[in-house]
Amino acid sequence: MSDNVRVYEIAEEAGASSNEVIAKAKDLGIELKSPQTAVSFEDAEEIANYIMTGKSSKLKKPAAKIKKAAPKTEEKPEVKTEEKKAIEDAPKKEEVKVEDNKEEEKTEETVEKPEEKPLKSVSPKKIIPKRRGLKIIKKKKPQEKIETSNDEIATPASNIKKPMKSLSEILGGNDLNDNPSEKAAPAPQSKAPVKKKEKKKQPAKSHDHGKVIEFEAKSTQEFNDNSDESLLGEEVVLLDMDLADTSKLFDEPKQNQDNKRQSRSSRPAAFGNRPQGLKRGKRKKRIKREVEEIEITEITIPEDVRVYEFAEACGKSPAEVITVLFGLGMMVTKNDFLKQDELEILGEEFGIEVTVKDALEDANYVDDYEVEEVDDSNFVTRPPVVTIMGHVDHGKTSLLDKIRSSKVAKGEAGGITQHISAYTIEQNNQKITFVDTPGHAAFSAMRARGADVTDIVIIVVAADDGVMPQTEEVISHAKASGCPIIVAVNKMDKETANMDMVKAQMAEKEMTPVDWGGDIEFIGVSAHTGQGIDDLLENILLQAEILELQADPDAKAKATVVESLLEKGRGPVATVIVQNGTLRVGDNIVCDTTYGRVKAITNDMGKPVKELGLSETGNVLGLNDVPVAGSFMVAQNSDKEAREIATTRAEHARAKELSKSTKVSLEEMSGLIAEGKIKQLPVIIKTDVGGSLEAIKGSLEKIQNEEVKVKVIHAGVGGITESDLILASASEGCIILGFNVRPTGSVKQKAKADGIQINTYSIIYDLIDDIKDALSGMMTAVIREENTGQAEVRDTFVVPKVGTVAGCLVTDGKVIRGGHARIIRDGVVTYTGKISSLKRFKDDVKEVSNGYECGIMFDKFNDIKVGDFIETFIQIEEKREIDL
Ligand SMILES: Nc1nc2c(ncn2[C@@H]2O[C@H](COP(=O)(O)OP(=O)(O)OP(=O)(O)O)[C@@H](O)[C@H]2O)c(=O)[nH]1
Repeated sequence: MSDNVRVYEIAEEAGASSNEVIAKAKDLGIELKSPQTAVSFEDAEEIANYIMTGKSSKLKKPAAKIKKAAPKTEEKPEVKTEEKKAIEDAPKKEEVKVEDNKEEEKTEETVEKPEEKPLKSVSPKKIIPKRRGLKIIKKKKPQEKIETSNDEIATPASNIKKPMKSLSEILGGNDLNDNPSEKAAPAPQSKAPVKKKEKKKQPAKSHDHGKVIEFEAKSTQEFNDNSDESLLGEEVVLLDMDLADTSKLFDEPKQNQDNKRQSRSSRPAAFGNRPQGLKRGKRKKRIKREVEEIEITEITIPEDVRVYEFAEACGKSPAEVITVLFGLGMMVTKNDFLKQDELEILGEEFGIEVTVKDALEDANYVDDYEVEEVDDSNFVTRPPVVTIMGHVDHGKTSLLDKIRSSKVAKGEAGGITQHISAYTIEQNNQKITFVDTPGHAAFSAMRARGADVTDIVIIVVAADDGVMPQTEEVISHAKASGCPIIVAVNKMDKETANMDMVKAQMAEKEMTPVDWGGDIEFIGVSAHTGQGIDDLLENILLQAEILELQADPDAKAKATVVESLLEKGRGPVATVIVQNGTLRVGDNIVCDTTYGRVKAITNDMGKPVKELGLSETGNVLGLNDVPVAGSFMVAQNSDKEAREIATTRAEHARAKELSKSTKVSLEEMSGLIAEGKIKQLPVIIKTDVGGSLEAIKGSLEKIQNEEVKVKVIHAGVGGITESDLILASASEGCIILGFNVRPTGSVKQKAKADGIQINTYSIIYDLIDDIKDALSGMMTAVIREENTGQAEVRDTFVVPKVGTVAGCLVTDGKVIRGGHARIIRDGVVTYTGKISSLKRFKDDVKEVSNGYECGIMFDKFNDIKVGDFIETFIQIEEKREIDL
C-alpha cells in the first residue's frame, strides 16, 4: 500500500491530461510539479474522483463526509434500483463468477485497505468506500434480497457507526437470508457512487465496488451476530465488481474480464478499484497469461543445442528433459549437448516438431559456391585427378617418379612417403594430376580423403609380392570412393614377377580383370624400366574421357587442400588441387576455419605462377593459419566475407569440440567409471605438415586397451614452442612428440630445466613403436605363480608364546623361508600366507629341499594339523606389452 502513483497515470485513469490533473490536485491542496510526480494512492484516488465527479472529500474535509452521507439516504432509492438490477442479475452472475477462483485474493486486498483508513480519517464512513471487490450474493431467493436491501438502506445511521469488518467477519456474517440487515454496514460506501451516479454512470464505478455487501445487510448488529455456521449450506460468491461492472458482465464480457484482472492488482483498493485499473499491474497479468496459453508445437534449434537451451525452446524445464532421457537410459546434465536421436525422442515425447537448423547455415561456403558459381554453360573438359594407392614398398613413389622423371623417394626419410603430395604431368598434350598417398596404414584416413578429390584410382601391386594386407585396405577405399579403378602391376621387370598371380588374387577380392571377363584394367608396368607407363597413362585418359570430367574455368576458384604445412618465413602453405574455376594471386580465400589473400602460388615444380587452372596443383601462400588437409578452399568476393565465414566456422568448431567433451552417454559413463583404472599417457604432437599430424594423431589414439591409452593434449603443425612446454608441464608425465620438427635453443634448454621429455622422430614407425613401449611400461605387470615345492605335516608342536610349529617332510621341490604357502587340508586350501620361520633342527635355514625334514611356522596362523599339506610358491611379475 505504500506504492505511489504518478501524475500521468492518474491522468490516464481519469481520461484527463497531466496538466489537468496537476490543476485539479491543486484545488484539493495537493501540490504536484510534473507528470512524473508521485502521489499516494489515497491522494491519487481523490484527484481522479475529483476530476471525474467534480467532487472530493478534500474540498470540504470532515463536513464533506457528513454531507456525502446525508444525500446518500436521499439518493438511496437510486442506489437501490441499481442494486436491484444487480440482484436480479445476481444468479446469472454467479455462474460466471464462480469460475474465477482468484476472486478470494481480491477480497483480502479489500479488507486490508479499509483497516488502514480509520487511522487517518476518523469517520468509518470514509473507510467503507475503500472496501471493494466483495459481492456476497446468496444463490437462492434473489427476490428476497431486494426487499431486505431496501430495508437496510433505511438504517444508514447504524451503518455509519459500524466499524470496518475483517474479511473473515464479512465472510462469516453474510447469510443474507437470516441477517440481511448486517449488509447495511457498508452503506456509507455508497456515498461516492451515489454522487457519481447523479452525474454519470462511468465514474461511479470506482465506488460501487463495495456496495453489494451494503445493500444486503440489514443492520450492523445482525452483521456482527452472524456466525460462520449460518453460511453452511449456502453458496457465497465473492465478486470483485461494482454494479456498473455487473451490467457489463453481460453486455461486454471482454471488458469485464479485464476488470477482473485489474482488481487482482496489488494496488491499493481505493485507486486500483477503478475499472480501468493501473497499467502496470494489468500488463503483468496479461503477459503471464499469454505465456501460459501458448502451446509450443514446433521449434527450430541449432544443431548443437544444450539440454537447458532445448528445454527453454520447448517451454519445459531442464528437469523434464533430463527425466525423459534418463528414463531411456541416457544420462545427461543440463549443460550437455543433445544428439540427433535424443532430439528426436524428446520431440516425440513432448509432441513438438523439432527442426534442426544448420549451425553453419550462414557459413556454408561450399554449398553456397555450388549454388552461386557452378554454371554448366561454361563447362569445359578438365584434366583427371588420379590417386595412386598401394601396399608399402610396392613402388608408388617410384612409379610417380618415373612418370614425372624425378626422384622424390630419395629425399624421403626412411624411404617412405610421409605425406600426400600432388603433381601434374602431361601425356599427349593432355594433363593428368597425380596424388601420391603414403603406404602406411596410419595414413588410411588421408587416403580416404585423397580419394575424395580423385577421379580415378590406381592401385599399385608389386608383381612379385601380390596382394598384401594394405592392398586389401586400398581396394576397400577405392571401391568406397566410387571412382574407376586401374590396377598397375609394378615391378614387371623382376624375374619373380607374376601377373597371373596378381590377377588371380585381385579377382578373389572382386577385382576381376577385363581379360577375365571383369571390368578392371590390369596394366603391367615397371617403375625402373618405364615399361607399360605410356599404356597406363593412355588408360587413364581413356577413363577420363568416359567420365566426361568438366568444370568452369571462369568461375571463382574452388580447390581442395591435399596437404598443408607451416613453413618458416613463408607461413602456412596449402597444397591444393583446383576443382573449379581459376585460383589467382590476390584472391580472397576461405578454407574452413582459415582465411586470407593469396600472396603467392608455386606450382608442383616449385616455380611461382600467377594462377592455377582446372585440376592443376600447387602451393598456396597467404592463409592466416594452417588449414586442415581435405578442406575446401573457395575464393570469396571480399576479405571481410572470407574472414566472417572462417570466424564463424572456427567458433562452431570450438563449440563442437566442447560438445564432444561434455557429451557422455550411459555407456560411456560406465566406461568412465571403470576408467579409474585407465592410465593415460599425455602427449603433445608437433609435426612439419598437416597430413602427418593427422595420421600420427589418429594412429596414437588407436593405441589403447582396457588399461592404458594415449591422451593427445595438443596437436599442431609447426616447431616445438615454449607454449608447448607450458602445456606439457601442466599435465603430469606429458611427452612432447616432434615429427620432422626439433626443439632449438631456449626451448631445448627450458625443456631440460623443467624436466619435460621431448622425443623427435623422422620415421613414423619409430614414433608409434616408442609410444607402444611407453604404454606397455605403464601397464600393470601380470603376477604369475610358480610352485616351488610341497611338504607334508607329520607332527605339530605348540611353543608357548610363539605359536604352533609344523614338523614337516618336504615331499616335492623345496620350501623357502619368507615364501608364500598354502595349507591344504583334505584337498581344500584352508590358509594362504607367508612362511615366517623355517628351521632344520634348531637352526634357521633359507630353504629345505625335497626329502628333508623341517619345522615351519606361519605368520599369525597356528591352526595346523597333522596330515595337512603345505604348498609353497613364488610370485613372478611379468611385464605386459600393448597388443595391437
Ligand atoms: N625392380 C623394381 N623395383 C622397384 C620398382 N618400383 C619400385 N621398386 C623398388 O621398390 C622399393 C619401394 O619403392 P617405393 O617407390 O618407395 O614404394 P612406395 O610404394 O612408394 O613405398 P612407400 O613410400 O613406403 O609407401 C624401392 O626400393 C624401389 O627401388 C620396379 O618397377 N622394379
